[in-house]
Amino acid sequence: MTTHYSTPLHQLPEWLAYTDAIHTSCINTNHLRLLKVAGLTLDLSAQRYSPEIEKAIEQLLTARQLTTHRELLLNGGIANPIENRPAWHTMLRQPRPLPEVAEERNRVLEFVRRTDSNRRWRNIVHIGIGGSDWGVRLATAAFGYAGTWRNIRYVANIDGHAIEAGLAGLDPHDTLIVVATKSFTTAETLANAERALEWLKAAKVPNPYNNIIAITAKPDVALAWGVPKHNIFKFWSWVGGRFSLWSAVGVAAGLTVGSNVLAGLQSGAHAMDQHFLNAPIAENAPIQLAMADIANRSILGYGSRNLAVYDSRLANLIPYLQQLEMESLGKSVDLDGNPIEVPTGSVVWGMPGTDAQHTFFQWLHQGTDGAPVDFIVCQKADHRYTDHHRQLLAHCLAQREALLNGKTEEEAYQENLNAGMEEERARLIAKHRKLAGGKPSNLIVLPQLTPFALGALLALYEHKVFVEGLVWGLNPFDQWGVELGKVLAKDIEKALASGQTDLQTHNSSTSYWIEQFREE
Ligand SMILES: O=P(O)(O)OC[C@H]1O[C@H](O)[C@H](O)[C@@H](O)[C@@H]1O
Repeated sequence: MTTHYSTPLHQLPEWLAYTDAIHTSCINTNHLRLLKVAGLTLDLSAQRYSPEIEKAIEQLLTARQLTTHRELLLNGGIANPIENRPAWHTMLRQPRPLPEVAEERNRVLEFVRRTDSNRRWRNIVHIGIGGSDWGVRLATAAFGYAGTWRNIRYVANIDGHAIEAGLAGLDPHDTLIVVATKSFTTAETLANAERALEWLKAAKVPNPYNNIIAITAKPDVALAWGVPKHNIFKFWSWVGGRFSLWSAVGVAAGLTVGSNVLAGLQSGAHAMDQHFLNAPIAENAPIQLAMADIANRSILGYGSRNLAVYDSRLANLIPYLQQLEMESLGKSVDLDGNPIEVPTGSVVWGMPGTDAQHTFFQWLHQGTDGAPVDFIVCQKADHRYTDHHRQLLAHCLAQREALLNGKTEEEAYQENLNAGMEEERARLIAKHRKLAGGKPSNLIVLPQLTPFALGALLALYEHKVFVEGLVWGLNPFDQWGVELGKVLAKDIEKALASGQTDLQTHNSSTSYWIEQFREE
C-alpha cells in the first residue's frame, strides 16, 4: 500500500513556516488585493497578507505536490484514491468532452428541445436529494426567480409532507417526474419516486412510466425499476454526487430556465477550470481563497465561515456550498488514515443579505467567536428598482467595513457625547457599542447574475475545496461518515414496523423511543 505522507502536516516545515507567516502578519486595511477571474472579482483585501505569506504558500503547495495532484484531478486520474476512482466533474464542462459525455449532453439538449417544441409537461416534479437536488434548485431559482411557464417543484425529504406538497394540485397527465439519483439506492428518492408512480397510476395515466425520466449512474437499475430506456440519462461513477449538476442531473433546469443556462454554467465553470490550471499561485483565485480559509480555520482558530449572499436569487447557494464544503472537508484523518492534528473543514452557514443582518449579524459583530464572512454580490441587478439595488450594495459594503474596521470605545464615547448623552451613560453605552473589528472576509463580485458567472463561482468553490483537501491531506471526494446513520435507520425502521429488533443493540434512549413510536 502506498503511503502518502511521511511527515504529518503539523510537523511539516512548510506548514510551520506558513503558520509563522500568518501569525506575524495582519490585515492591512489600506491594502487592496483583487483577483479578476472569468468575469468575477475576488477581493481578498480583508485577509492577512504579506510577502512571507506568499512565499510560504508557494513552498507549502510545492511540498503538497499541487501540480501533480491538480493534473490528476483535471485529467481524470485517480483523484479519489480511497474509492480508487477519478473525480472528473471538470470533464462534464469541457467544450470538447469525451464522446460518451458529448453524446449524453446532446441527448439532454435534444430532449429539452423536443419537449419544448411539443409544449409538453406543464409541471415538473424533480425528485432527488443532496447533490441530486441542490444544484438544480440553485440554477432554477437563480434564473427562474420571476417564474417560468413550467411549474417546477422539488421533493427531497423522506418526510411525507414533502411528496404530498410536491404533487398536490398538479395534473398527473401533464406532469413529468424527474428521478435524479446517482446510486439509485437512496432511500428518500426511491420512496418518493414510488409515491409519484402510485399517484400517476391512481390518475389512470395510460403509461405512467412515460411520465418519468431518470438520471443516474446505474441505468440498469433504473430500467429494472421500470423507466423506459429512452427516458434514462446516465452519468458516471467518476462524477461525485455533489458535482452532478454538471451532468444530465441538470435536465430539469434545462426544462424550466432553458438549455442556454446549462451551457452558460458549463462554460463559466470551464473558464474557472482553465484559470485554476494555468494561473500562477499568487494570482490563482481558488488557491488564494483556499489558503485564506485554511489560515482562518487551522491557524487562527475560527470554527465556522459565514456566507453572506447579497442576492435573494442565490439563497440555494448556501445549502449547495454547505454540502460541497462540509461533505468534502468534514474529515479528520488523512489519506493514510492518520489523524490530522490541525482543525480541518469548518462549519459553513449563512442566509441571504440583508435578511441575515436582522437575524445573526449581531453575533458576527460582537459575539465571542465571530466568523470570517464571504460576501457575494452582483454589481448589476436584473430588476428595475435601482434604489433597491443601490441600498443592497451599500449594506453589503457597510457590513464588511464594520466587521473589518470596528469601532473603538473612545469613538463610541465621543459620538455619545456629541449626541447629547450625559457622561456616565455615554461611558456605559460606549462599552456596548464598541466593535472589535479586524474580522476577515472575502468579497466576490459577479458583474451580473449570468449562467456563466454562476458557473465560474461554483467552480471557484469546488477548486478551493480541492486545494484545502490537498493541504490538509484528506480525501474531499468521499463521505463515509454518512453511512452509519443510514444503516441504523434501516434497523430502527424495521423495529418500528414489526417490533422485531434486538433492543440491546441500541442505547437506552433510542430503545425507549422505539417502544414509544412503535406501530400497534
Ligand atoms: O444521488 P444519490 O445517489 O441519490 O445520492 C444523494 C446523496 O446521498 C448521500 O447523502 C451522499 O452523501 C450525497 O453525496 C449524495 O448527493
